[in-house]
Amino acid sequence: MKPTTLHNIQGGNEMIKVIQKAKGPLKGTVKIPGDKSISHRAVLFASIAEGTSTIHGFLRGQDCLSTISCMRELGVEITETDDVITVEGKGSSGLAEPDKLLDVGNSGTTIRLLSGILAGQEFYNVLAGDDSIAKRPMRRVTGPLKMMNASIDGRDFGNYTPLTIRGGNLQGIHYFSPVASAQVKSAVLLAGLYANGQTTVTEPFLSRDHTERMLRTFGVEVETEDLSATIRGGQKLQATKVEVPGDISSAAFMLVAGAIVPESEIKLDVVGINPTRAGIIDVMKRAGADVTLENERMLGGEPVADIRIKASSLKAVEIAGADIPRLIDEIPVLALLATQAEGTTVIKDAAELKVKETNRIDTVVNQLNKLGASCEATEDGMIIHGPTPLKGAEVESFHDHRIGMTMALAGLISEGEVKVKDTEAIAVSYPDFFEDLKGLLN
Ligand SMILES: O=C(O)C1=C[C@@H](OP(=O)(O)O)[C@@H](O)[C@H](O)C1
Ligand SMILES: C=C(OP(=O)(O)O)C(=O)O
Repeated sequence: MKPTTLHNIQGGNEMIKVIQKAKGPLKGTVKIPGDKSISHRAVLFASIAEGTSTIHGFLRGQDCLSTISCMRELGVEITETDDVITVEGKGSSGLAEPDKLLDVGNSGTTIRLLSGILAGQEFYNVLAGDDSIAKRPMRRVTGPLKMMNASIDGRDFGNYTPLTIRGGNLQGIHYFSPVASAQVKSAVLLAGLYANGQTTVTEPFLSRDHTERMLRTFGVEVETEDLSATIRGGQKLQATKVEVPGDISSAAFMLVAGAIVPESEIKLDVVGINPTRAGIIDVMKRAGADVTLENERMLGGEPVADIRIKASSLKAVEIAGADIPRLIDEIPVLALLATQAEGTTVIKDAAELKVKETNRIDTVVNQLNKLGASCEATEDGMIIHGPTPLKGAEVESFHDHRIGMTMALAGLISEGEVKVKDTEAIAVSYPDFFEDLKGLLN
């Protein structure tokens, strides 16, 4: 029996996890769960394709399950087994007006990408989600979709949920997005499939390109050049088999755990290393982490590898500019890494962190400081002085999966127990996180 350093206590309605310092190195292999961004897209695109698609390695996280349930409300037949999701595509004009509000739960990707598809439908839709979604800005998507001719409303003139959408009769545009956001790019390109003429999105820095890659595997022509992607309206999607690689954003937690718990060595199997997502690997290497890629190959249009991480001494780095969209969701856990690095880590150009599930600049800085870290919030990022020893405390996740996992890992290197509140949220992107972590404890 392995000694347990993780246990639960129930506090009111919340699940509190208690994490104690790891008694030894983390060792072993983890099969990283499916990529969240790719899983969402697979269900959305298969739903509007002609024919039956299968999705293998789908992430059964809460967010992707929200996408499935919205598509079912729109009349799509989707069956689930442990190994495969089967989607009976409705073709480009086969979705049906839902009887109910479309509930996106906690998922920004669901509401923003689905809005792009619904902008192409003539029927009436209402979309809403949880308290976090209610605070996240939607104008970045509803603005360009309205320019294309969709009728959209919502609180603050279409900026906040509930959103109502009635589309159809769209006109192609060239949209210059002020933010590097794959959700914005994808929503506009998906609407572009239903528009007259062609639709181009140009962004300030390249965001993840899973939409462009996967649309091609469904038989759609998408042209890409530097920071622009173009799609011609009226193209049909043909059903296909989608293989979902492991999510580098989930692998990030195991990479950081392996780097900061002394003498650890972990192997992570079949992880997506798409260059628009793999910023964490470059940054960790710059910080002196011992990360190696093995068995690099392609899986369903996406590059993947097995990744090995060994603990090493770490130094501070600057993270800014074009790096930011390539690792935006990994910044909370990179901040934990930075507390253990020698010197001052500066993260800037990352104001987007303020409009995620929580304001991740504030939540990361405040919770890490409770554990004895030395972090300062800035307008567009944070400054972290390291290395600092961490100590036990009670910390909040604020129902943000990435904050919950970051705090749990902090417990592995803290003197004294770290109690993390509201850890249920972790099921949004990594339902087996604690089981996988336990498997590495010796
Ligand atoms: O397109 C996607 O699948 C995602 C894009 C990113 O959001 P933005 O588009 O808002 O940058 C990321 O933070 C999110 O977790 C998933
Ligand atoms: C920001 C995230 O997701 P979404 O925008 O889909 O809610 C995330 O997973 O960290």
